[in-house]
Amino acid sequence: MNRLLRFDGRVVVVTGAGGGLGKAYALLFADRGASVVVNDLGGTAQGDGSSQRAADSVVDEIKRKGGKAVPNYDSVTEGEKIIETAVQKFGRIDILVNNAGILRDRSFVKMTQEDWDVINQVHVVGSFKTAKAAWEHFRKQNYGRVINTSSVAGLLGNFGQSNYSAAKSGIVGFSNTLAKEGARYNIHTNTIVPMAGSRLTESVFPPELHAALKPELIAPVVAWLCHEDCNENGVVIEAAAGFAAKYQWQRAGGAVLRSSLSDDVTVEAVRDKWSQVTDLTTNADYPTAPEEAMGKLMDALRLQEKGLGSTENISRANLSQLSFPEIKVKYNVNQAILYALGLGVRLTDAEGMNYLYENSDDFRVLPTFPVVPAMQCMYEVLKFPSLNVDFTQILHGEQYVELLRPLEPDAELTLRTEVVEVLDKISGCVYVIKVSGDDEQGPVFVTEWHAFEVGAGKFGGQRDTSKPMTRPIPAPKRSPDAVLSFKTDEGLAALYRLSGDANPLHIDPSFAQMGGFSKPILHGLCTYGIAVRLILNKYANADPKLFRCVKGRFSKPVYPGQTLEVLTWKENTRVPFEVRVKETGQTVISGGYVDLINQTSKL
Ligand SMILES: CCCCCCC[C@@H](O)CC(=O)SCCNC(=O)CCNC(=O)[C@H](O)C(C)(C)COP(=O)(O)OP(=O)(O)OC[C@H]1O[C@@H](n2cnc3c(N)ncnc32)[C@H](O)[C@@H]1OP(=O)(O)O
Repeated sequence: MNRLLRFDGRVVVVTGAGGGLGKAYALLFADRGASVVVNDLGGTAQGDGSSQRAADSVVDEIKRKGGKAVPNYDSVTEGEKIIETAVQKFGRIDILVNNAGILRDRSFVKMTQEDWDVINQVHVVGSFKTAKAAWEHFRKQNYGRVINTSSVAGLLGNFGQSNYSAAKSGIVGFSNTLAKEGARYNIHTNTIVPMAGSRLTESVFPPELHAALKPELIAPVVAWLCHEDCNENGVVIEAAAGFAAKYQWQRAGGAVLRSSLSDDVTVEAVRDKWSQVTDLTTNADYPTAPEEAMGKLMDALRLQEKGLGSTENISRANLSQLSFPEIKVKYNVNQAILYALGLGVRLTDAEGMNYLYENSDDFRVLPTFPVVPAMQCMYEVLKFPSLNVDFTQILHGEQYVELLRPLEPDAELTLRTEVVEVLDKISGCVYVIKVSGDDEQGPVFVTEWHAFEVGAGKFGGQRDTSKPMTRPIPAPKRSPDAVLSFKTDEGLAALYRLSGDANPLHIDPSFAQMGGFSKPILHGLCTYGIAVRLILNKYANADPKLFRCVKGRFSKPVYPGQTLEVLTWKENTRVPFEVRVKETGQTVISGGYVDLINQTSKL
């Protein structure tokens, strides 16, 4: 972790390296062992004149410190000559930092064609020329790093900079395409959005701010993006004043503007849907490639084909026709530990340290943990506006969790949500929702959720399932092989709700009363996770690697403080189970089973 990131053997071209940002980049790369081509035409900030002094003095400074550098004085519009210098003097080119730039700021009313053209030449054509000349070298050696330079003016616009904004915005699109074309040759292209106190900004910023925006605070961000350990490709990173952050495109959930393919889109429909078109808070997504962007359009077409174009037409009866966007979510050991605490794991338990201390010899994530990140997908569905779900009446009905691989202690997950069907049970409706998750290595879990909305039946839907899905199984007729006991504590729901389900039903007495309960009830998933944990302890040496899947139906609520008794039967690799409350004798999870892999029987 503390290994110094070096560039020994790498050859770097930095354009516009005679001062400001480019100079800071060149000095840092040289200091970390790279051979550097210090390019600078030596012109003014407006792009007039030329001089060798700027590049020479940076080369001298690098050499004085024992580094390797050569100057180059060509304009970036002749980028091939700059790359040629690297190849001639150092024999190769690994990293290209397109930094050179000039300004011709004028309000648009005063902007001339020449102001426009010269800015385009230096920024856009210049970046193209150098990248084009370096590209064949990168492809042949299957390695290359390109940094192109944009600006907040390019991303957001800025008064007096229409020429510069257009060029800097063009550079973002250019970079993103190079990133896609270069990926299979291990050529990574990223965009830096710096804000530095350089000669370009001297006239724009007040002197104190100018001094605080030191280029040296940005250079390490560029160096990291160019290092072989950095896997980023196609990102836009803003860096300034000791701060760095990624920018990305966000697209609103949007609106379908007509009900069916045979309808026209009217101006009035656009007006009426405008708040949805521009609402970035509901179902927004972050496409990074045209294929991803197309997904939502195809969904919209599908809805129009079925005459469901208007989201007001979405009801329980046709909810399964709707596509929900993928969600990306990260988790880490903290969430895994908090989840274990919420399931009553304590340090005094035999396996406690393994679930509660990330540095223990055998840190483990409980196998039912996927319900924590996946819970938000459930709320995305149930919150769908035209459903008007009454959350005081939502109860967890059934749950299935299948692990395809043991869970990592931390990961970034891509979650996919599918409404399988909504069943009409007359006394209520059951939303059957599948959420699958992939981590960086591929598919990792599949879950199936049944949410019971009391009082929302009789909508004309079908009562029984038409799709193959997981079902509870009847418990064996014989007496249980083992009964595993666990006393929940009064505060357990308050702790469990920190694991992705803050439903007030589990903490707020008045909300619980609206749902028809005398006091807040325990999360179904808490009872469920405890049962699986006890079964794993009993039949699988507390080893999550031996877990395959679990299913169970919540048949009665549990109140925090009650004692759970998990009735288990051992049938080869399957452990059928039921959970009952000791104090009342009521079954609270029925039809349950845990499937194990190569379980070690303790019977
Ligand atoms: C996905 C979840 C994410 C959403 C976010 C919120 C999550 C959490 O915050 C909420 C919770 O954790 S709630 C706590 C855990 N759950 C519970 O306590 C529910 C306990 N179950 C009940 O009360 C009843 O079974 C009850 C009320 C569910 C049903 O009882 P009745 O209305 O009396 O139904 P009944 O007459 O027995 O059966 C009618 C039909 O419904 C089916 N059914 C029954 N229980 C079901 C259940 N639990 N899940 C799915 N389907 C169920 C029956 O099979 C029957 O169908 P059919 O008529 O076709 O035979």
